[in-house]
Amino acid sequence: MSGGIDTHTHLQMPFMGACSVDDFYQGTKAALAGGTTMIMDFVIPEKGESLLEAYKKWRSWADEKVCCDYALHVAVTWLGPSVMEEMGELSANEGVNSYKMFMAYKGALQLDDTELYHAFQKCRDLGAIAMVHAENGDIIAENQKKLLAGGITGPEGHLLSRPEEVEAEAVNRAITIANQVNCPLYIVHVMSKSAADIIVQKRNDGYLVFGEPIAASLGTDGTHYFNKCWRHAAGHVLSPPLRPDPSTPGHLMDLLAADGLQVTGTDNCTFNSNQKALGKDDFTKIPNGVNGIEDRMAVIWEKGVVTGKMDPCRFVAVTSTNAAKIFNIFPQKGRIAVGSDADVIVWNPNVTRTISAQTHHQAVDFNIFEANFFFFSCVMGIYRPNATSARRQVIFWLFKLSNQCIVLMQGMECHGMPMYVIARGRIVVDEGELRVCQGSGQYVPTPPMAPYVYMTMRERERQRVPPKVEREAYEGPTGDGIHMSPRKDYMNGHQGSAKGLHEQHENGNEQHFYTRGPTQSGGRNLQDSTFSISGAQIDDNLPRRSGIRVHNPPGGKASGSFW
Ligand SMILES: NC(=O)NCCC(=O)O
Ligand SMILES: [Zn+2]
Repeated sequence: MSGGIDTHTHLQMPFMGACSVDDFYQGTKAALAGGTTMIMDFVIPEKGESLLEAYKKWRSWADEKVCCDYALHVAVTWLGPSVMEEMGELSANEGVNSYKMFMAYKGALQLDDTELYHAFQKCRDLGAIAMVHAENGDIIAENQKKLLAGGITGPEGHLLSRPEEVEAEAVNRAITIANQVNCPLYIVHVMSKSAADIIVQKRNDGYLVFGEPIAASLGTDGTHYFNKCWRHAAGHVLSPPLRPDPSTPGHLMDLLAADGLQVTGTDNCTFNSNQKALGKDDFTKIPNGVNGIEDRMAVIWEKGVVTGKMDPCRFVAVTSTNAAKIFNIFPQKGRIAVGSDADVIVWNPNVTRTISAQTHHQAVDFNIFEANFFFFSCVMGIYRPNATSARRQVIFWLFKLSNQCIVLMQGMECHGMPMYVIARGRIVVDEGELRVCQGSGQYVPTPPMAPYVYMTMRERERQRVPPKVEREAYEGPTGDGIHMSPRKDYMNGHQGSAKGLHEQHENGNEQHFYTRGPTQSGGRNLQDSTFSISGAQIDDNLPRRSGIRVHNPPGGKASGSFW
């Protein structure tokens, strides 16, 4: 098969007061061990930092260490004329065709909707792909404060502060904003059923959006945040979080098989126990990130092919070919053919392997696919592991955590692993033996205007010319005779307003009943209401009659006045 392409990694990334422990050497070595022959990492400039400088920094870190080929996405973490200019330069000269915007991490990486709009517009102009981390950062920030104030400081707070709807809302908003400027959109790390369902629904409606579930969201779930072991729970902290609904991985895999979702990455961003412990008293300080770079291919094979949800051809599409097409490096990558790079894996579906942090090639001391912990109170008696299959190789470690509790750990068993891996023609895994060479990987430029993405977009754009109505010029009176409010216009922030925002009566009293702006022509917005929660009425200031006798009201006469 074609070598895997991991679309989403964060190797040696400085983040949340720590630096991810899998660097460009260890991370790419582990990638190759698992059958991934190319990774796509993210340049994340600090607010105010030059995008070009950050890009060069990432290149210098990666070039000397990578064992496999790599490309770079660049994050847009702030906006300004220089950022726009540098995006142009990166796309024209440095082979960057994808920019990632964060809708979360308020006060740090997050962009607001106007900024997203402009960033997406720039991507569209460049023929690049806009990527988003879709979570509502404003809501998360408020939820975090509330949870901490309520005494929830552990890793479960991470999940509770970022519920599924907070991801789904942002996915919907990002797609809506991108559509205003005809920008193709790529949603990174799809973690929940509802977020994925929105992508599917929008794709069915014709929106150009791609969804990337990751090994973590396909292979495990968020029940682990409630684990009694702090390290275990914190080991699963990433954003958006894994979802506690155990049917989530299966649902995401179904969509991946049916092309509702298209590509897979890992968001590999690994932190050791001591680094995770930065948040031991406050879940908002736990460095976000999990492993996956080594196990992605095996996990997707196990949960997708072994279960019969997808065939090996679809497996190649979602682990390699679709990524190559979206990021415009097909057929150099993602294909076995004359002229393509010799990135090839020979997969043996008949061997089994149990995932474990003890045997993986990553630097990190934890593995989320080895995280089936069972807790037993000593008083409940002795645990007898009930192996479901004779072939099953199960490794158990017993830890006496306290007088009350014993923990047993069991790794995920995977059927299938690469026996041979060839990266750009070099045999790097030979009968399961890893033989990598530091610095032998190459930077792969990703040119803009991927036909797979932009062919349809350009055509749609051509057909979507706004329907301007040609009219005779308006000849009637303008403005004169209309009472203008001396106050600021709610909509435009300048003096004077269209009638309807505030009504002014002959007695000079201003009325503030309309909560919505006027229509474009200045009329009252019919969606508005004169209902006031205080019970006030629009005509409260008018002189009142004590009552109005209605002589022949509908429904019959009343004996007295009723207003
Ligand atoms: N995802 C995550 O938890 N860590 C890496 C940074 C990011 O992609 O948000
Ligand atoms: Zn990420």
